[in-house]
Amino acid sequence: MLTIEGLSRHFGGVYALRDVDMAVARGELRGVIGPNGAGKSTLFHLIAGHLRADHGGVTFAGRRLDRLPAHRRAALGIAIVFQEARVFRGMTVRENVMVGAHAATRAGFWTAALRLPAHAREERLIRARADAALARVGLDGWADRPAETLPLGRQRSLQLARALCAEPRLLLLDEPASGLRAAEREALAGLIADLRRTGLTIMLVEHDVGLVTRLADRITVLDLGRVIAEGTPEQVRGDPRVVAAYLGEEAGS
Ligand SMILES: Nc1ncnc2c1ncn2[C@@H]1O[C@H](COP(=O)(O)OP(=O)(O)OP(=O)(O)O)[C@@H](O)[C@H]1O
Repeated sequence: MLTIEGLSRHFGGVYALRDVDMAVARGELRGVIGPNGAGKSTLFHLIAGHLRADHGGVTFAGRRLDRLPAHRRAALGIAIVFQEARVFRGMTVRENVMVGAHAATRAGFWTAALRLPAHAREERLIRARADAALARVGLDGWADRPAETLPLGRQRSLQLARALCAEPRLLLLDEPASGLRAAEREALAGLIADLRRTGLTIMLVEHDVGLVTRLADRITVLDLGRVIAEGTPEQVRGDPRVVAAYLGEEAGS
């Protein structure tokens, strides 16, 4: 489904990502872990097209993405839920989700924002898709509430619904559990597991290694921009290089 070859990106003198190879199978849930600054977010931004690579490339569903801007990659089925993503205040839960679909449609965000007449039919379609996405994350009873009144755990579900509304084939989740309380984390983990069971390919960056270990089929470990280990959660957990990388982080912080 996704093949990454020799992917590199530097900022100034620092390699955020260096010579990364990775292959993610269709329907797989791939965990990506590593200490702070390991390059996890950079990897996601390179896949989604928000950053350009210095070297190497990304192939998605048989297609080279390297020259495609982010919106073309979104149209091909790549959705990203950003770290620290926010809900739009002053909009309902449903409207928040509809923005996700507008971003991926031909008419686009501005046509939607300006409410042009050509947009009316598409609007109904998108509303139906938004409601389906809300149902998928268990927010169907919340559609008409102001988004900012949702508890944080439900706001994360809303961000997931927004991504799902574009009907992606690959979902990139950048630290979806950060800042959540234990019960909210559990609910989110259940939701991600449900999405995986529907056949969606998911990549999950998360500092909560326990959560990744429970959810992922395979885990890739990054450190200082390089892949230092990859395998099943059991294989990765026992890998001395992984233990050393995390011990290094603890000693340094
Ligand atoms: N836009 C940027 N400009 C300069 N340096 C950057 C930029 N983005 C990332 N970096 C650097 O690249 C390296 C990798 O950063 P990245 O955010 O990808 O790591 P990360 O694994 O996601 O970290 P964290 O777990 O702390 O979010 C870090 O050294 C970071 O400071």
